[in-house]
Amino acid sequence: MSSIEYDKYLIGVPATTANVGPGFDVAGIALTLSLKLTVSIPKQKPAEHSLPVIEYTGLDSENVPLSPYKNLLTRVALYVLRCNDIPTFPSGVHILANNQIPFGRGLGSSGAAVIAGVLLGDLLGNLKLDKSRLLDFALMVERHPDNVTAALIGGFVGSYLKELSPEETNASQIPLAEVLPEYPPDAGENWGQDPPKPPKGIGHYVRFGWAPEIKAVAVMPQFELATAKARGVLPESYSRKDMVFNLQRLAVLTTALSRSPPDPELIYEAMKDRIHQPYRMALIPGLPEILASLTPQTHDGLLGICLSGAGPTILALATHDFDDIAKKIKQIFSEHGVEVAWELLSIDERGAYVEKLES
Ligand SMILES: Nc1ncnc2c1ncn2[C@@H]1O[C@H](COP(=O)(O)OP(=O)(O)O)[C@@H](O)[C@H]1O
Ligand SMILES: N[C@@H](CCOP(=O)(O)O)C(=O)O
Repeated sequence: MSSIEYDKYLIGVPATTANVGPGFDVAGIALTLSLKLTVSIPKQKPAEHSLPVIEYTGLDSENVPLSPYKNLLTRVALYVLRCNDIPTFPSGVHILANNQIPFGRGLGSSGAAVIAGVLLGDLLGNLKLDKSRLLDFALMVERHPDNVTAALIGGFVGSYLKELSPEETNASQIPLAEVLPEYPPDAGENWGQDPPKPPKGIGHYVRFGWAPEIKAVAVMPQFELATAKARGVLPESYSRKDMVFNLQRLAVLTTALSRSPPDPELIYEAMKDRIHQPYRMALIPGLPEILASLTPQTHDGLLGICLSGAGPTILALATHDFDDIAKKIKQIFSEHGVEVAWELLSIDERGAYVEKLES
């Protein structure tokens, strides 16, 4: 990178905790861990075309593929570029990723990577897409809106997917392998078929309030659970009783978390769930005991407790005595032979951003 001059940008995307108990595929909270990309783009087009060079630092960086045709960030970016009639990456780009979000733990690492990839595509193509269109692209990859919307917008967010026309439904359900093919390295720019463009305005959201004294204790088991696997154990349909149970709680929770001082009795009950956690118990040793044994009565400061995203991380919302709460969860996990790390996190109000850096 010696004599070439570069424009440099920083892309930042927060981690997220999805569901928050009853809000399966609906609610998400952006948290203060992040994925950051420092992107260097040559000011002048280099004489010879070269693919982006990717480097990683931080968590879980050892096994990430560094080929831009295999790496999730750049595959998503290339999808955005190709949908906007730009057949390949600009030449001579350098991407340095610094990751604080552990992979496969239910803290939205893939959602953050997808949002970072969409913002990268937007930046490399100088597309200036608005938030709604950025979200459309992210939803073609991630498909459930809770993590990606909270990561893009920041804060505590509720989202739904628009009902689509039959043609749009077909377009949005195209297999992921066609949206994000693992491009053959020797394909040049002859990719064959055009990628499926996302229908417009798929995702809609609203930001809820958040009482500033509420913090998130994230207790992270030291094993990965792929979201796809944790979705695979869920049933296709639910009883009316269980749906009403969740809807009642979610309706209360969205406002209860915005009230100062927060009401532990109300929030604790409102964070219960019957549509995903019961089915995921078998994948996470200790989960039933953890959910049953920490309450606002046993632990002063605790507001509510649930699985973070698809797990295996446990999310405890609390106002104080964070150490005691984490210690108890750690103890139960350890009785089941599971090692953990834990962090005290705050809500990230900013959401994803792109900043120009001094060159
Ligand atoms: N920063 C990243 N760069 C490249 N790939 C990533 C990144 N973050 C996550 N991934 C991919 O996403 C996978 C985890 O996704 P997933 O199973 O949905 O778990 P999570 O709950 O962490 O989102 C990782 O194993 C990795 O393949
Ligand atoms: N609603 C999804 C959320 C998955 O979140 P992740 O952080 O585990 O990817 C689900 O529960 O499957």
